[in-house]
Amino acid sequence: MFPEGMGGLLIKKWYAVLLYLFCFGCFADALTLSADMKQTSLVGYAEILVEPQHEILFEQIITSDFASRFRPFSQAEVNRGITHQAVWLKFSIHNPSSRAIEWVLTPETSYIDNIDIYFTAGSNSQQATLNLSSRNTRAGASSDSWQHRRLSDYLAFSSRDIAYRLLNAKFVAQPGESSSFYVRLSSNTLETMNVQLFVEEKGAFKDRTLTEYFLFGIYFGLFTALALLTVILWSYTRSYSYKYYIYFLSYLVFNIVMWTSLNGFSFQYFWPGSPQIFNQSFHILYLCVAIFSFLFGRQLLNTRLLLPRLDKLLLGLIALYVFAVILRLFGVYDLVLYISFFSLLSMAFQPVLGWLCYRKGNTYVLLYIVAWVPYGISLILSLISASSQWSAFGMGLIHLTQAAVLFECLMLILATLDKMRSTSSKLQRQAQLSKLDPLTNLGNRRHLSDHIAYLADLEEREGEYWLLLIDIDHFKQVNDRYGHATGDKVLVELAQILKNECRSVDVAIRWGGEEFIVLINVASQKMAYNIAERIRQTFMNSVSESGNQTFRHTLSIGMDELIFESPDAFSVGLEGADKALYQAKNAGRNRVVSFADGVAK
Ligand SMILES: Nc1nc2c(ncn2[C@@H]2O[C@H](COP(=O)(O)OP(=O)(O)OP(=O)(O)O)[C@@H](O)[C@H]2O)c(=O)[nH]1
Repeated sequence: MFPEGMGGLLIKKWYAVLLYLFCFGCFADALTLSADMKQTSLVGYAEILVEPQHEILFEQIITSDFASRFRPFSQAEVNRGITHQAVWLKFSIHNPSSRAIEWVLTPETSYIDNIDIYFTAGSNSQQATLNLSSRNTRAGASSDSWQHRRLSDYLAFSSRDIAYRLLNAKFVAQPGESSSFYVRLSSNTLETMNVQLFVEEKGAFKDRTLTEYFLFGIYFGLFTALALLTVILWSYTRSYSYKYYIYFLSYLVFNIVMWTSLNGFSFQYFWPGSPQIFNQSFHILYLCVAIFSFLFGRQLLNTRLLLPRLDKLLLGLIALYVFAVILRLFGVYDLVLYISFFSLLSMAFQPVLGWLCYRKGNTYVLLYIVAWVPYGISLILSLISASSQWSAFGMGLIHLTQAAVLFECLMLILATLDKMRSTSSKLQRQAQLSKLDPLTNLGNRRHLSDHIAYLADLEEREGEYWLLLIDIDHFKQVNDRYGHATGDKVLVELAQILKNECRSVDVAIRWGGEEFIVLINVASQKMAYNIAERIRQTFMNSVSESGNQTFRHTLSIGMDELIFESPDAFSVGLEGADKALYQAKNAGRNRVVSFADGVAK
């Protein structure tokens, strides 16, 4: 019946037409508007055509040649990875109600640079039934029946129909009206592409965005609070290390600016008249976040000492990212895009860095690891998703990453505090050791002078302060007879007696050689004398050993009161006690003499 081959060709054509009708029938139903229509994706309602080379004109797209090249717009088509392609979406909108409905078209993300909307006026009206706000409206882009609007990140923020962070177009659909739309989404440069578009009744849009702005307000408020907390910490621990704060504060600030840019707020609030800054700053911000995360990480983890080789690698990465920032400032685009994505990816390996330092004995880095794990994981997922077509790339992953970075910054502050605590307790320990006598474990002269300074500074003091200067009698003989080691043992035994006799408010130190000082706070001279007597008697009654031999020993004490109201309280008191001690030795040793008794005088 047909010439050879002709039948097959016709059948193929019929299949193509049937397939087209099937797809159009399934996916190209008009999106029906309603008076309370919530945010509705165009997935399932639109058809998609991908334009790899930016070569198709609108005049061509509406011809029948291109009609068959559209395919159903499914969720899998939403995420297009990093690409330079443009995408056409074709759909129709119907208002079956008897009232005009105001509705809004918005994309899901701020990554799309330009949205060109071509649309027909309503088919059931003689008037221009599809009313647009006057801005950016250019009627008759290709023919009289189509109108064209351009939404673009390269236009000032004020060009938007609604002062909303993402591109948006507002329409009014008259009662019973049906309108056809061709929407072209494109970016001026190589970029992550997400072609999710939403249609929403204007009232529902307002309600939703009110809640959205409120939540973002809390989010950025918390972020700012963390930055303020860091400044407060800095002012309290100024002497610690300014680098921590500079790096961490810079990391926080760049994070805040980066996320406000990604969410579209920076354009709305910071530089609404400068689309160029908005569009060019993204990758620089990614790079700066990575640079300061590594500078801070090196500082906190002390990689320079613990992992010198890895530290050099980190320095290399930081240098690469700085270089990429410079390249961008000189206009290099594509290479910097990939380096900036890599810089974010490299941050996800911070927990590994923390772990390696932990294994080197850096125990306070545990909080650092906890900080980075959720952020690192969500960052990897978001990056894979944003740079490939692997996932449907909704905002879910981005919001997860945003939540994780807030948690991360809070944890990093705690990690810094933890390091400070650990370092200061080490310093405290060292300071304590420097005030100890290594043989007897009593305090030394430095400890006593600190305590004297503390007492002198007190506004009010209760009771009396007495200084007991204690000297072992004939100690040289102990050394000579039993050896130096035994002499040391006797010194330790006396130190133990002094510790036992002193209360926590008193201070016992080794003044030097076989001389000790005890500073006691008592109600009267009598009490001080009794304590001194007790020390003398306990020492006299204690027995020391040297090999098989045992021996006894005695000590003498000179005491004087410290009058803190007068200048040089300590040196005057020490002199008095020294004179009293001299008196005690001269009087035959093994006794307590008080300078205040006038004996010494
Ligand atoms: N074992 C030991 N002996 C010490 C230490 N420091 C000082 N000495 C000794 O203490 C002795 C002090 O002797 P002297 O100052 O002559 O006084 P003394 O023998 O105790 O006689 P009087 O104080 O007059 O009763 C010296 O022999 C020092 O070598 C020490 O840390 N360990």
